Amino acid sequence: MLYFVGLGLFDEKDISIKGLERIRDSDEIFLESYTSRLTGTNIQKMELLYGKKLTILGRQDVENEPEKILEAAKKGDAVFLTGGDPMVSTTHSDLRIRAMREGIETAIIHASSIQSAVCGLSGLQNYRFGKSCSVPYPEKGWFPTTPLNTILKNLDDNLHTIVFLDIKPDRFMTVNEGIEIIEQMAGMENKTPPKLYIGIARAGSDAPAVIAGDAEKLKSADFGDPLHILIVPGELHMMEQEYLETFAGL
Ligand SMILES: C[S@@+](CC[C@H](N)C(=O)[O-])C[C@H]1O[C@@H](n2cnc3c(N)ncnc32)[C@H](O)[C@@H]1O
Repeated sequence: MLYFVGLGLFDEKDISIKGLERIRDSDEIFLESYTSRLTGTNIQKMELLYGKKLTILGRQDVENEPEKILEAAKKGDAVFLTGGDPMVSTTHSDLRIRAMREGIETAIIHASSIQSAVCGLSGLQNYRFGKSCSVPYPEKGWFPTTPLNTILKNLDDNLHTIVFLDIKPDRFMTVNEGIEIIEQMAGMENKTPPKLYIGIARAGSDAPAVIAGDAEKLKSADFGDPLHILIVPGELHMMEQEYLETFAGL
């Protein structure tokens, strides 16, 4: 059997009791390390609390060579751990379909997700979000502007946009860098960049940072340690405005 278990948002204690019990009762535990990260902990602390050794997997291991996971799930019970909820803004539905096709039973144990945490932290209504997008670090000869177009389309439709920020093995994109890159995209496309942003850092921790304002204010704000995420809001409802004024310095 293959269990997809969500780890929640910040440290080793964000997992559900169901998820923890599943780990303790299973034979092999894999930790996917590239779609999100628990920045409030480390592998040693996780292994200590969970009572199991973790096998760390990169994108290549999961997307191109998933045989190791599937074999473990054929022989016994395997757990596949993911930051946040295992099926939100990941490509893991692909692995679940593959398991199903190979006759492996699967189940999902959900956990808190950044997708819903941003609503509580920013006060933006969950039903007012449009399509989300991800901003990658530009590389030589590769500077996609699709994220900007997603944001502008949502603004046209008066919807909010969640902007996921890139995670690399050795660095995490900051809110400041994300806005800088979005402005460069706008320059390249000769379009007007968004006027208002909300930056959030360390959702799920005891001290998350939540700051709303224009690009200049947010580019010079200190959001502190990762992970960071950005929201471009549509026109604010009265209650959303009041919430941001109360909790995010708007
Ligand atoms: C691709 S999404 C994966 C979402 C995850 N499966 C979930 O349900 O939370 C990962 C991105 O969300 C943002 N993120 C995830 N957890 C976060 C946290 N605790 N605080 C701030 N941003 C976070 C970061 O921008 C990160 O690059």
